[in-house]
Amino acid sequence: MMIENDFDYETRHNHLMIGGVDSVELAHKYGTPLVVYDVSKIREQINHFKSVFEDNQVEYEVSYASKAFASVATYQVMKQENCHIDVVSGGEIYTALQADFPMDKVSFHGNNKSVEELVMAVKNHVGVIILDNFHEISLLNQVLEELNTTTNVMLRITPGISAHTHEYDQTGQVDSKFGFDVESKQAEQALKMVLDNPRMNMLGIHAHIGSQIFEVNGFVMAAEKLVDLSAEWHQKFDYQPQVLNVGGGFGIKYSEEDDPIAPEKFVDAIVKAIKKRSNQKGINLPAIWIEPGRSIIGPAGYNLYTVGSRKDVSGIKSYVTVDGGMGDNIRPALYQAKYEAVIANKANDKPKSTPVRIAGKYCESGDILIQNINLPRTQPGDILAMFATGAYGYAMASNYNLNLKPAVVFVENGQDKLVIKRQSYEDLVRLDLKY
Ligand SMILES: Cc1ncc(COP(=O)(O)O)c(C=O)c1O
Ligand SMILES: N[C@@H](CCCC[NH3+])C(=O)O
Repeated sequence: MMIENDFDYETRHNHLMIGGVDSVELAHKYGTPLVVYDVSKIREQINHFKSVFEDNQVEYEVSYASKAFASVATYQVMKQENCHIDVVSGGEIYTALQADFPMDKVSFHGNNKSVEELVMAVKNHVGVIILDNFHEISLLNQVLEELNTTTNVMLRITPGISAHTHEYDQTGQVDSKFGFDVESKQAEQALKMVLDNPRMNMLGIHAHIGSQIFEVNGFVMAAEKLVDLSAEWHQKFDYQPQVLNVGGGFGIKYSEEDDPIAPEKFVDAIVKAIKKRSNQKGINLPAIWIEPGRSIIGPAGYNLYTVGSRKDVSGIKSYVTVDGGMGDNIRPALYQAKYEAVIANKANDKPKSTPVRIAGKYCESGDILIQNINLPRTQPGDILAMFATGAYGYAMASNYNLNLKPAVVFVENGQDKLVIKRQSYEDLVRLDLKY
């Protein structure tokens, strides 16, 4: 049976189904808190993105921003889907290597890459290093000289666009820690340095205006700025970027307050804007790369928790506490992010009219996963399933209070597979040394 609410979900015997698997059975088999990914949703979204490019007949790459959720299994799926990936640390490069991910399909980002990370990237032949600042240009030059080799680079520019999203999720405004500013000609200066450097092959330009954005406008403006800059550089330096990388940031639905357009519609608008502007400016149509993280992985993820204690504060609120919280999903505490959930073992039961608050088990009053939600009457042992937790959830997990990081399971075509084990107490003290 398919339930129509803000999230469409399938149920069987009153249980929430994920990817053809009973979520309550998953919770009992692997324990909770548990992160479950419906892999078919990941593949589907990638294919939606690809179709838009193909319909518009442009050269493209879909580069998964793996910071949203990086694991060996995730990189394996990206390899199967023939995607590029964007990595931002030695740890993500290492993990991609463990997955045998093809390094030529890797973009290396970051606003303070270390020499060790640059060496690792260059030695492993990553496809492109996305330069973020002048210090990095000189570090990379040293690394390339020492290793006597060359690499592809792109310049990350700050287009001077403030996206409408949480302040912590804005990156494209002039006052941003990321990238070369266009306005003050930092970007132009960086371009000259790279063009003069025989060890750096300047592939293109990159801009990322922020994350969880709902309006198309900002993306279109940033895309047009990239084309304008390309045209300007073509005229001034006889150099035209082969690639325009427009970043990610396409917003997804977390709660009933969100009403985003389909992620691929952002891309369609961007591609059309780049085609039109390139034509107007009389420059060759570049290849267009996107770097979505959240929109690929977010809606595919579900967090399962077991309900424990309950506290009713007379006439004010009822707190229903689960066995996870800010350690496996910091987003509500960090960004006041809203989520929706169901009781997975009572998935078709009518919710009560009085809302409850879902609290986590961490020693912080701010550890509230959902402020207000109408659920059927809960009891200890019920399984709470939160929707759309796949991006920046496990990826930002911590061991606060020395709670264990959850296990992660992939489901597809009715099969489930453990892809990250639950941490053990031994794991917690593995790096500790006695004093
Ligand atoms: C450079 C860059 N590319 C891509 C992304 C992915 O963003 P999102 O997960 O919102 O698609 C980010 C994160 O904001 C980013 O910093
Ligand atoms: N972690 C943020 C997004 C940051 C995107 C990375 N630049 C979130 O959960 O919304």
